[in-house]
Amino acid sequence: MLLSMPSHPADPTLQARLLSTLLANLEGMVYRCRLDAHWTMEFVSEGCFALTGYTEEDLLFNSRVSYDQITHPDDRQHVRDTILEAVQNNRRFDIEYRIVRADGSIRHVWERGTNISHDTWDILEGFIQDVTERKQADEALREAERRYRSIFENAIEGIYQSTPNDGYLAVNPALARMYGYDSPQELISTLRDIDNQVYVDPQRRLEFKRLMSKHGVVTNFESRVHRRNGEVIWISENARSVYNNDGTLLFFEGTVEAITERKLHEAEIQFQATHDALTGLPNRTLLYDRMQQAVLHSERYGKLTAIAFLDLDQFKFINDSLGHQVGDELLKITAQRLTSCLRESDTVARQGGDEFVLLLTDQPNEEAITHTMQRVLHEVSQPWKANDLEFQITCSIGLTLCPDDGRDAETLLKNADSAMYKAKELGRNNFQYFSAEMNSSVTDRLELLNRLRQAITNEDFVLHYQPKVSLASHQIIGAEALVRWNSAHSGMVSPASFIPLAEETGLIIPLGEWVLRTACRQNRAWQDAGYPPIPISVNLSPRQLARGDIVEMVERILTETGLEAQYLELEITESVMTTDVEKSFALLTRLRSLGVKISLDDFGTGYSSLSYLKRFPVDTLKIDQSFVRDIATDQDSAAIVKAIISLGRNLNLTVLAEGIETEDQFQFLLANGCDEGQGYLMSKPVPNKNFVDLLTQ
Ligand SMILES: Nc1nc2c(ncn2[C@@H]2O[C@H](COP(=O)(O)O[C@H]3[C@@H](O)[C@H](n4cnc5c(=O)[nH]c(N)nc54)O[C@@H]3COP(=O)(O)O)[C@@H](O)[C@H]2O)c(=O)[nH]1
Repeated sequence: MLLSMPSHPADPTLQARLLSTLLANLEGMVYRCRLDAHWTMEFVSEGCFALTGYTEEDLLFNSRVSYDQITHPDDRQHVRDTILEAVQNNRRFDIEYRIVRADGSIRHVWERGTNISHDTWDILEGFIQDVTERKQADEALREAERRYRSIFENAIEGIYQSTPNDGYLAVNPALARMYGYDSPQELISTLRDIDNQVYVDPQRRLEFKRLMSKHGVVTNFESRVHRRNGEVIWISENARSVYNNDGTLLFFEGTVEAITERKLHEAEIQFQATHDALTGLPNRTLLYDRMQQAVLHSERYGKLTAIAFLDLDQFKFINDSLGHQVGDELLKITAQRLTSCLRESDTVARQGGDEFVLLLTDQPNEEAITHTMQRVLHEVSQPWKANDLEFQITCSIGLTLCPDDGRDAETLLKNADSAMYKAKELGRNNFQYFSAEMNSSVTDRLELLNRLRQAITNEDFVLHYQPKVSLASHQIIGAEALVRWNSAHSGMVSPASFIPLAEETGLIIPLGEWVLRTACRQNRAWQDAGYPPIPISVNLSPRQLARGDIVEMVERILTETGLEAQYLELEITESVMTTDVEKSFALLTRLRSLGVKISLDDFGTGYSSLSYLKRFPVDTLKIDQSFVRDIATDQDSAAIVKAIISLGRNLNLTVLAEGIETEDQFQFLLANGCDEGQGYLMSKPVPNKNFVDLLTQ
């Protein structure tokens, strides 16, 4: 700038003016002082006042104050030592220290000077500048650095700088700990290949780098990484790319949060949302999902998928009579058995209650499915133990095939459900493939259920009575009450077509009570009319027995109708006895103590243990009609009938054969010592008015 001035720079006037301008405008003070105890000032520039708060006159020759006094007392010695040392070594000095201004405020100054030889004194010349702002800025910067370092060192989250190829540039202790290293240095020196050493799935690292190069940033990027000891943990990263001025990538920097616990928790919640709590099997939600995938797979690759809808036979009875704990145990065992029958790639799901669904994918043909279903039936029907007792349960299965029977989960399940009902109708413990006609039978069933409900409300039922006779004397010694539905829609409906439905739906409870009351009332009416007193038999369904209040109900009805207990016989099926022996024993004992008789119906078809039978409070064994039907033609049936008669004798029980239709059967039974009989040969079940005719004969 000086060179561009128009006047010659050597001009002394110009030089003096320039110097004066310079001195006046300098931010700081130019000085000349003696090297004495006061730093006696011989010259100070105009900046003196701005720097110290003292005027030039105040300071020159220590007239009001010396520069030594202005120097902060704590820094005086240091200033002196530094300057003297520089002077001795003939060097320039350069020093920072504090001064106390006229107003008492403390400022940081920077001084640079040099020793000028003089005849009388050593003279110093130099420049002093207020650097308080810069010092404060430096201090603030240092403080910020300290703070950031502390955050970096003490953060709970991992913090890192890394490059796409060279590993980590810097990591904090938290990241080292997270990854299982003793120190950041150890981590940095060990993990030189992040792609392969850190990420469990290398694709995830590629995705990280792809996002970084596309967006320059990733947020909540979740991955699984290896710890030093091989353990795998989940992390979530937030990171950004850092570039230099010409846009070259310098490094990535980011934070890492360990989220394994959260992931496990999420997985747990996800599991609970998609699995059944009792059995641990996939629930309906997951099943639908898998079914949808299976349908797509079937359609795309032309593969056969089978859906099996499985319902446990008589589960409700077991649950009601043995208690929910045993019921739950049975469901768990069933879940395990079903799983053991299928491949890993198949699905066993619990649909709810005692219903399970099996999803079999990639089936080669129907034969393979049939084979699997046979195994399922076999496995489910294996005996199991609860409360030290052995039980057995079977199941009914409906099957649909995709794509033949449906191309969506709902249709396939609905059709499998229809097929399952068909399996139930066909006597349970079997499986049925869906056919189009089955849907109409489901609709029929629903319609029947509605009408049955209505009939129970309206009491649209009548009882027919079938005589029981003494085989030796041909005398009527009792009667069995059998219900008929007098339907306006279909005429007289056989119980075979509505009792199973009533049992399944619980309608048997009100219906059974009506039958018991009507039968007792009728028997009392016969006695009141002067007919010889006989016991009347009433069938009790397992569902009624499981209710728990059956004894009270029988007692109440006997009181209501005025029938003496000895004229009521309750027929229970053999299966009741085998389900929960102790409970059945207690129940029958209480019923027996009322004075009513107990008869074991359909005897020979169940699995009664003979030792139980001996203890049981039973009066009569009713030989099932399936054996009686074949006694003349089938040696096995004849042998069974003989064995039952002999068993009854030995246990002091009355033996009655049901379903006697021919004279041959009658004679066989008589000859083999059977006490009583019942069957079309003597009479079909008949309405009351016909039955009294039989009584008078
Ligand atoms: N829980 C209740 N169950 C009941 C009640 N009423 C009937 N039932 C049960 O329904 C099933 C069918 O009964 P039904 O059509 O009345 O058949 C009974 C007889 O008619 C029939 N029987 C009698 N003798 C012969 C014969 O010589 N041949 C032949 N083919 N059938 C004959 O047997 C049925 C009686 O069976 P059972 O009860 O085992 O003695 C049936 O299971 C009834 O139990 C009811 O009120 N409650």
